Amino acid sequence: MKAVVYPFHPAGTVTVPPSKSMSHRAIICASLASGTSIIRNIAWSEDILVTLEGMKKLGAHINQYDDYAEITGIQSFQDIQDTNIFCNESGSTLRFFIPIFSLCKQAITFHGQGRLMQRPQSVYKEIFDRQHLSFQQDQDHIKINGQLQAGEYTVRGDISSQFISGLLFTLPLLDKKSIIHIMEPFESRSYIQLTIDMLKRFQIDVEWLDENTIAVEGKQHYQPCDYTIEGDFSQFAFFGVLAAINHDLCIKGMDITSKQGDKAILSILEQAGITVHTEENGYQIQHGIINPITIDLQDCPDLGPILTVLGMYAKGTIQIIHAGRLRIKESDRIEAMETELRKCGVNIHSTQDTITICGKTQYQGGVHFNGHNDHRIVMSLAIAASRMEQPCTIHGAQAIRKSYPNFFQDLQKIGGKVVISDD
Ligand SMILES: O=C(O)C1=C[C@@H](OP(=O)(O)O)[C@@H](O)[C@H](O)C1
Ligand SMILES: C=C(OP(=O)(O)O)C(=O)O
Repeated sequence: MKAVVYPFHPAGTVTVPPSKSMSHRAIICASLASGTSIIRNIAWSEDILVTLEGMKKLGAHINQYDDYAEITGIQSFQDIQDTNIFCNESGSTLRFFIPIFSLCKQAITFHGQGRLMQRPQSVYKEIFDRQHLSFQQDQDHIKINGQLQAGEYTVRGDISSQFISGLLFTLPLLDKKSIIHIMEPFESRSYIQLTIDMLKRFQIDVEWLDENTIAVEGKQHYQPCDYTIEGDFSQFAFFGVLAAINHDLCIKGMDITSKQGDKAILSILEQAGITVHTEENGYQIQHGIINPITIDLQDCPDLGPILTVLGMYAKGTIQIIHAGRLRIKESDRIEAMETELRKCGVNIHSTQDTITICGKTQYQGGVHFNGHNDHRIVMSLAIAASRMEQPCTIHGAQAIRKSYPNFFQDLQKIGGKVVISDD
């Protein structure tokens, strides 16, 4: 799919889709609960669909409706019929599933696409090796066999928080207490708290013993719940930056009390001098001059690509630090943004862990971008293109389906001039 984005001034109100991170978590918790849960306000992106299909294979009964799901959880971890679990390109799905499916005590094969199996899995490999369980990986698959045991887990905190979330879903179901020690540097901490908050809604309790240690009692039982997914602050950020660099926008569908780490976009915009008005279920963001700031991505990695777009229109230099994990997402997101933005003359440089962008107010545009098979790169480039003088073409724009299939339609609703075609 190719998207040609013409220069435009957005206006009006956009409603952001429900949080992908919270949807994965709610579907998984409901699938592990004894009884029927209703999970409302779900958007069926590719990542959410693979989590849903995986939970069906585990034995959950799921009725899928337009924007909600009725989920009756599994009775027990019996032998499953189909042991091939497809995760496509979803890191969350794969890393949340591996410990959960270990409870089936049978050989399970996880299939990945794109870059998924090249993204690091070493934390689980080490745990499985230590517990003398089988964990084999090749270019497109991971095969496990054997059940994780309760006990002490010491895990690195700087590769992906998704390993820790995966353990948190699973350890409460074991017969004894477990302790998770998270090594410093501990990044994406907010995502661990999202997992813990979701577990609590399903009556699973875990306890922080200190800033890096979590105690998980065994023999717990997930209870069903009726839960509505709140708006996604990672997706909000694309519209927040669009408003800041281009024209005022009202952005709705948000829980203003949200604990999502990517809610940091609001304070980042404010720090850069942008005016943010809080409204009942969203925000009004005003277009303005973007002042030079330093942005720390330690707790909000998914904001990285769109913040490079904020930087390219800044009045001065924007420095992004603790960005190293962007290199192990669906693409090397630092390299991808550097390559693409340089095509239109952006002054952008990186080290392994930092990005520096010297902004200016105008770019000629008229270039052909590559989407790097990464939804957040495609969406960021579309926002960057909105303010250029000539239309830009984004190749591989279908990558948006991973998290936000209606992104271009939503952009069109607020005045976006985008022409989509199949090649
Ligand atoms: O737990 C989650 O829902 C996520 C955690 C983050 O990953 P890392 O912890 O690997 O940084 C984030 O980048 C990803 O998009 C979603
Ligand atoms: C990195 C992302 O997701 P995941 O890790 O689940 O593939 C993302 O949505 O930006």
